[in-house]
Amino acid sequence: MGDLCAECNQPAELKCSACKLVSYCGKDHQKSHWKTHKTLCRPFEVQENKDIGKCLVATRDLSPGDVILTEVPLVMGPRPHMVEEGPVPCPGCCRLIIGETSGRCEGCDFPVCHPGCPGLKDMEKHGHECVVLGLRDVTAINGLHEFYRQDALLALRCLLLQKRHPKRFAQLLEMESHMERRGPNSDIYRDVDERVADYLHSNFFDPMRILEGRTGQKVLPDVSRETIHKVCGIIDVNALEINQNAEVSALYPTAYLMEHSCLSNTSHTFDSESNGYKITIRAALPIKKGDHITTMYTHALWGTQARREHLRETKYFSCKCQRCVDPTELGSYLSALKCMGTSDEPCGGVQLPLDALDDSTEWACNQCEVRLSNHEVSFLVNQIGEEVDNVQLSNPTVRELDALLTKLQTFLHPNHYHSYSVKHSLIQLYGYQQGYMPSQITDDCLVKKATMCRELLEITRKIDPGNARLPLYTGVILHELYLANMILIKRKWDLGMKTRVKSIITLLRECKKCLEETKGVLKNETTTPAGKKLNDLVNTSFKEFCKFVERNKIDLNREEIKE
Ligand SMILES: C[S@@+](CC[C@H](N)C(=O)[O-])C[C@H]1O[C@@H](n2cnc3c(N)ncnc32)[C@H](O)[C@@H]1O
Repeated sequence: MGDLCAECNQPAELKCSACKLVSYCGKDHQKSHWKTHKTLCRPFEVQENKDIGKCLVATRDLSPGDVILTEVPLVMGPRPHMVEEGPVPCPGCCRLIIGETSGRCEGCDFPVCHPGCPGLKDMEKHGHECVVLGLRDVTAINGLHEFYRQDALLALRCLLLQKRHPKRFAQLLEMESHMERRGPNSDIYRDVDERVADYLHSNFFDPMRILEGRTGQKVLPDVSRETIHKVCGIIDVNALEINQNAEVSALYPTAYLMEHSCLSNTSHTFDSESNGYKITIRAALPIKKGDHITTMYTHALWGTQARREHLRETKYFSCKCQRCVDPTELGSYLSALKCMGTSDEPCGGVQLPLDALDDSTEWACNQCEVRLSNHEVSFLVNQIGEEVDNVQLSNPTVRELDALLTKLQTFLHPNHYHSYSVKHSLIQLYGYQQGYMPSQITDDCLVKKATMCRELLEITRKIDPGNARLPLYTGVILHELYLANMILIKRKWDLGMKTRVKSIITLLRECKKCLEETKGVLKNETTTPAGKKLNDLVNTSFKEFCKFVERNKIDLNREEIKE
């Protein structure tokens, strides 16, 4: 007998996509049964561990793509990073606006995208805070950025939970804040004190207390400095960033429990259509029962020392994951240097850290006796990093980036993360920049571009095998490889070389594989503007590819054409 619907006992075809344990006859019954099912559905449990605190552990085997968790945030708001100039987020929708010239909120005078922005009246967004922000009855003409500090709004929204959603506030206060590392003598304490606590108190909470005295009614019970510092710690340690056309940070009731790994086994997407930035977490790699469910708090394309330093400074722990412990970073060589040897000639070896978890480790060559101090390596890598950043920010030409790459390759392993970043930019200039347009670019440059794409793919697959963190990077590389191959193929075809060039079929097969793989890699990237754009490009390319193959009656399954 087939499965029966959990709601009506009739034959059922549909299964709960998260736990796959319950069946339904249709969407309606799945929806009505959710109240009963939701407490049983989740494929994980919360455990506690002395090294990492609370964490999520799988209670059954999960396959890539399986949904682990879907939930809406406890609170969301503009990302709390201070800006001294330039665009600021609208408190209604968090989209970036030019505060100096934008409209103003009718309730509190904060710069907004439009006075009719729906988020301004939404009590889960600006609606509630507007009442407090409106207590200041002066407006600013100059010094806009100090006067309207959007970076303090998320903390204010957290504090406001105590009035409208006391349970959520209690849940929030359960989160790790690492106050032991953010004490009164720390830089972060001074920063939060000035940027958030002083600002909120002098501008809004002081008038609020006067109002409370007059009316005898408490607007907000606890706005102590201690609580403000704790809330800011909680935001810094636990908030997730949402990049959907806007600068949003949000705190989730369960998702925050995912621990960090530089080889994370989940990916997450945000559904901006739902009112409140629903998050969906999926398995990106096979996860076995008992495995920890992990995400990545830092940048996948940074080397081990940079990632570990970032995690220590912002999340207050030293990462000891599989990738951090391995001097080759899972065989990617993302931090490796070329050994310059003892004489003038490089010895052909590779410099790697002797102990990747020791921040002052010596580096040693795998071929000769040369050793480098960690200081020497950091100095070199930082200097190169500055140069790469400067060139990347200057809207470089292909020639400039090519020259930079040649220079980098004197000192760095070809897979080094600085070279990766330059190559990733280059593949997006070959074929697009004047002098390198599809009609102008030489065959040699196309072959070079395709080779770079293959090198980048090999590295990306090692550090992000489940496309958990770099789907857009990978999607771009695969699509650019397709484009480079396709120009080469069409040129050869037009020259009438179709019966002689054996590589054409091989290249066409690679094109097809690239497009199919890109579709898979981007399947969850439909909510971000960049993801949507790339998905559209790939769909167009797929149509063009199929047309080319059909028009020329090419059988991709036949034996390679022999030269
Ligand atoms: C977002 S919270 C995760 C939940 C947290 N473990 C708790 O008990 O509330 C981030 C904090 O968890 C801990 N943590 C997360 N991943 C870790 C890891 N790989 N190693 C050590 N500590 C980790 C650190 O204290 C970090 O600041």
